[in-house]
Amino acid sequence: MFSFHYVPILLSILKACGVVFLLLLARGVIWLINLLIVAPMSDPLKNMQGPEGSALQNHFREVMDPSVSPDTHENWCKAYGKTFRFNGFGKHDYRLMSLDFRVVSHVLNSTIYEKPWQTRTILSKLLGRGVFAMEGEEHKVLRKLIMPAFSTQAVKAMTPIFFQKAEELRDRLENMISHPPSNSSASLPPLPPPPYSSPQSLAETIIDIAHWTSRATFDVIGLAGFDYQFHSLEDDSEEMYLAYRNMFRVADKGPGLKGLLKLYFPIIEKLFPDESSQVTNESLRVIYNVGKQLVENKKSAILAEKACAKDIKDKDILSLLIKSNLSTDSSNRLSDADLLDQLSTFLFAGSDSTSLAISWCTHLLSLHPDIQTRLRDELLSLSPCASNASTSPPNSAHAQTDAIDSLPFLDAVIRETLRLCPPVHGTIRVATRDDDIPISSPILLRDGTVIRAGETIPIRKGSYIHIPIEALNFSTDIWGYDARTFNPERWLSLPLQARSPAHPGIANLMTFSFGPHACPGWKLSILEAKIFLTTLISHFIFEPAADIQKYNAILTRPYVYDQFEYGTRLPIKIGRYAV
Ligand code: HEM
Repeated sequence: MFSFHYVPILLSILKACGVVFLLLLARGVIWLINLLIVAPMSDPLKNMQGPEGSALQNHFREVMDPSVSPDTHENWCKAYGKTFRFNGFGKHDYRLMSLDFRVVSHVLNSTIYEKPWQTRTILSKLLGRGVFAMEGEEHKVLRKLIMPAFSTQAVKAMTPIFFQKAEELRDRLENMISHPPSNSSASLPPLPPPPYSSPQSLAETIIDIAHWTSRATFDVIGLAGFDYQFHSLEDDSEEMYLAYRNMFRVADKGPGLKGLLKLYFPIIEKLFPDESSQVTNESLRVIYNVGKQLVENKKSAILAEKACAKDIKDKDILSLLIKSNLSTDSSNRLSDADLLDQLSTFLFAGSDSTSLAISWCTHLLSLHPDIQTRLRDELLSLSPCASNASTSPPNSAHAQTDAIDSLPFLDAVIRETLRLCPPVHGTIRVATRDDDIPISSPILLRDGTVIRAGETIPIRKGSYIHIPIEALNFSTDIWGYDARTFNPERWLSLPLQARSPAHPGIANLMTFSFGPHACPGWKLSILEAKIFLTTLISHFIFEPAADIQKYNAILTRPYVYDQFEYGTRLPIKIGRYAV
């Protein structure tokens, strides 16, 4: 029964709620005013030159979409100099971008700059809290732990696996040429014609090369990194591979507005789970279950070795991680959960980007038949067993690896591909405190002040800095007037500005970044790509089958022009090479 005695209590509660609401509202308004008006007014980046935009206009597409980003970067550099600002989520969100190596080196090498929490959260959701998502001391400890798995010697020891999987891929493609897949593309629209087609086509079978290299490199990292056979090249339904592909099919569509809101308010995901979170969760369940099994098996094997008082000799990534998992030194010990997160990270990092490098390379070679022929001539000058090294005795396989590794034109073709089609389009850092960044290329500020070479620009804590990997690879100052052209020849007499110390990038490229977060897998990728291309180019001819475009989601992947909804694909014509 309602009693009127409660009315004053209810009124007081309502009043208190009203006050709390008003206080929260006032706080929200003050926060917004600070974010949109006060903070930008005192941001040192305000005085830098850069493109204009309306209050809520961002420049993300101009900066990150590979169909427009090369022009954007070139035009902005011409208009504002090598270091400028652009709009993040609106006019209030000034971000710094630079093509000045002094700036880039300062940012990538200094501990003041970290990967933003947003990037780390997105990566952690897909891959767990692996080395990608770590900063500070824990990152340093883990890097030290894994680096022996990427030494020149360790990578060379992996080459029998590269040969084995390259030959399996070759046989699979051979099989498809002999028995072309009948109606695998029946549900797909016709392919838009490529910009170039051969007058006398020698290759007739159309296959999605990106699909097959992706399976092959997944198998490679399974064996080389974890001593585990996924068999995804032979088994179309391999569950771990499919789980990865499904997860990235969803992630490649980009976060969208809901994804961004979920990032800032994770509760939304719990209250309104959508298809993307269901696919991701299901994929993660499979990856973790298989990963757990893999770790348990390896751990038992290592414990058995230890019981026989043997030292753990294996230098594959998983053995090194398990060694640390079993360590008695608590500062070096990885928990079981951490170990699984690392495993997931390396499966992704180790397979997808290398697969893209190989796929982009076949694509570029298909568009440049003269370069393809020159490369094939160089490869065929090797002894015939170079492309059958997996069945050769170990010493001769190592000799073949050395022979392949020292082929100048092959090296040039791969580096040129990595320069023109960097799988990672750009990276981003946030300043964790106020700083002054030295520059080497002068800048004119909006108020007319000139900052000269050797002087610094101030940057405020919390500012974002975009490192445009692709733009640095396309810079005409470094690579000359034909920087956007596929010209492997340039690597045979590298311009001075592209050589160390003028160019600080690993392998004279920005593709693998540099500094404490640089890619540890670069040697592995380059050698793996060389062995795959040796095997493929000496057996097949590649011709273009469709108009292929780049799309940058987490990595820069190939898509058929205007057919983005059908997912990443690189259909290519393939035929047997007849001597
Ligand atoms: C063509 C092949 C590859 C490319 C282009 C590439 C590119 C990159 C880039 C640009 C970064 C730095 C990202 C950033 O700072 O935001 C990176 C980091 C990383 N890469 Fe690679 N990568 C390749 C292959 C590999 C391979 C084969 C592995 C391992 C087997 C690997 C493992 C990693 C890891 C673990 C990191 C994080 C390092 C850290 O944060 O300390 N990558 N990679």
